[in-house]
Amino acid sequence: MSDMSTQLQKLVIASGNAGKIEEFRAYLADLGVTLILKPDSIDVEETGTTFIENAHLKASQVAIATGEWAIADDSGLEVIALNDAPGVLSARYADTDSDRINRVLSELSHHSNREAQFVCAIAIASPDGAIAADAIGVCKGAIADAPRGNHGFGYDPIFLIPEFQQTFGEIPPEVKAKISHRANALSILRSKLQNFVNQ
Ligand SMILES: O=P(O)(O)OP(=O)(O)OP(=O)(O)OC[C@H]1O[C@@H](n2cnc3c(O)ncnc32)[C@H](O)[C@@H]1O
Ligand SMILES: [Mg+2]
Repeated sequence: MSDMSTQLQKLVIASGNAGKIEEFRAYLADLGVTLILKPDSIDVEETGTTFIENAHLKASQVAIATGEWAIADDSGLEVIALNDAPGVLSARYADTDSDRINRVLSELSHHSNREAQFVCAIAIASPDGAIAADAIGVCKGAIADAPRGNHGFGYDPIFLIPEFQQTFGEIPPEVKAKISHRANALSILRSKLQNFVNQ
């Protein structure tokens, strides 16, 4: 296993999603590494059937292509009454965020069970493409009747947190940063990174 404490100075965020990138920047600000963006020219095909497989593919391929450490996130929405759809196909469910939201709302209109969860798999790869650590986080909630709020990105305006009776579109980003699937995955990943750094 590589020695992360000496090698992890630069980290490529292996994502093309501006919303995710913004959250990564906020969540990793104290890590003491320089975060860099993935060049647009590197586009990884998400051929995996699970979030973790796709996170591994994105982290490994971007690490190899850039010759740097890379962190990738594969995430999505699982709606119980839709047999966990859209799941790994969350980004491919329709062409735009609002079309994706409308598709979920229309498919769910015949169902009374509106339970859902966000899932986030995160992987970090060393420059040779080897996966150094990974983690999965979830965040349980429900699908709102209609989009609410302008915070966040993607499915956030219809993802209701029962405890707050607000969607991630309405909840301030600093609160989402404490309870989200991405925050949960990152906190597990960070405890694994800590093990490397302290050795
Ligand atoms: O693969 P990269 O380049 O990282 O960007 P992407 O947007 O394609 O990301 P995914 O393949 O992981 O697909 C995730 C989908 O789930 C949505 N999503 C993920 N996390 C979310 C969050 O915290 N809030 C709202 N929607 C989210 C996101 O908008 C995408 O439609
Ligand atoms: Mg994607």
